Amino acid sequence: MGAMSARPNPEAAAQQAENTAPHRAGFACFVGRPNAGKSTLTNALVGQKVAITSNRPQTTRHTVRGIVHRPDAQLILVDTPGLHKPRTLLGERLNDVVRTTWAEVDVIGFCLPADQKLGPGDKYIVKELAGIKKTPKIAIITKSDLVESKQLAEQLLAVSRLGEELGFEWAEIIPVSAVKDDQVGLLADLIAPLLPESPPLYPEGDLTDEPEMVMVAELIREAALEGVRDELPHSIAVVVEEMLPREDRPADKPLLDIHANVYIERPSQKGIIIGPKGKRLKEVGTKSRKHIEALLGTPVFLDLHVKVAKDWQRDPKQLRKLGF
Ligand SMILES: Nc1nc2c(ncn2[C@@H]2O[C@H](COP(=O)(O)OP(=O)(O)OP(=O)(O)O)[C@@H](O)[C@H]2O)c(=O)[nH]1
Repeated sequence: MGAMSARPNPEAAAQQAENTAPHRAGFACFVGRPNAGKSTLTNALVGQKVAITSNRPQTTRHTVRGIVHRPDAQLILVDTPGLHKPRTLLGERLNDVVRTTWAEVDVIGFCLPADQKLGPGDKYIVKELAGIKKTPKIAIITKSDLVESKQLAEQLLAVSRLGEELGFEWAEIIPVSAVKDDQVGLLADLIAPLLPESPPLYPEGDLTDEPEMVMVAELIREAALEGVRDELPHSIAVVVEEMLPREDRPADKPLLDIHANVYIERPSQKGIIIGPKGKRLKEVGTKSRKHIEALLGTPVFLDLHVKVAKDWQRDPKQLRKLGF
């Protein structure tokens, strides 16, 4: 002790602490109402675009993981879809996925946007969280850049009270701005000690273990939904049938052939997706191809087909086929 406090060099002390502290590794997930900023926060923590973000709710349907590698800890982020009142079989399945994820992680981060009143949707989620007793829960006030400090303070108080009302205490309460990169590093600092002692679970360099085909499908789905969400909010599913390098290409000019089907529920929706003279579908193809090329780092030929999967949201067999 005496030797430590006499040490004049704080850097060396930090070094020593780093050497003696056990390495930790584990899983965390962010939950919260749609549009709360979960995907953006995941991306900010990981430092690269891995989850799909958009300015509209419920684009994250699949569980996408980002991995934060630090000297002292490895944090694996599981990005879940938003929990919502189920109206269809698909909705119920999604909620099951969410709850299963919650029960399996080491830390849960509840995301509440600073600029939105704490509402019934948030209470519904936190009530569910209160039932998961063993897992530490952090309240994260997102988008702190959008409000003045007074409003931020009120939000911090409101979420703290909600915990009290429901009979549990948040392990931490912290405001962040993923967009302004404010307190994002601190959030990782707070999560790390809550993880179990463990060597790294993934090799360094892995940013995500989401299968590429699922991520590609998500990128296409995101592009296909753009501008038509009000007409087709939950009626689009995308399945990548095949991803193959084109044969007979020179080594320095590779091309990846991707065949994907865009499923809609009713024949009448075909026109909305395809657009006049196929213009819209072409735009969807161009846009998603650019994102896919950025993701995979290789030129892509994208072949898109629109197919009708009648009432797939309500048919368990169709749901399984589409991977739910
Ligand atoms: N100003 C500001 N905007 C943010 C911040 N974080 C997210 N946003 C915006 O909020 C919107 C929703 O963010 P997402 O990360 O897609 O939210 P989400 O919770 O993952 O949404 P779902 O996938 O629908 O559940 C996007 O338009 C983001 O750009 C932030 O820190 N500041």
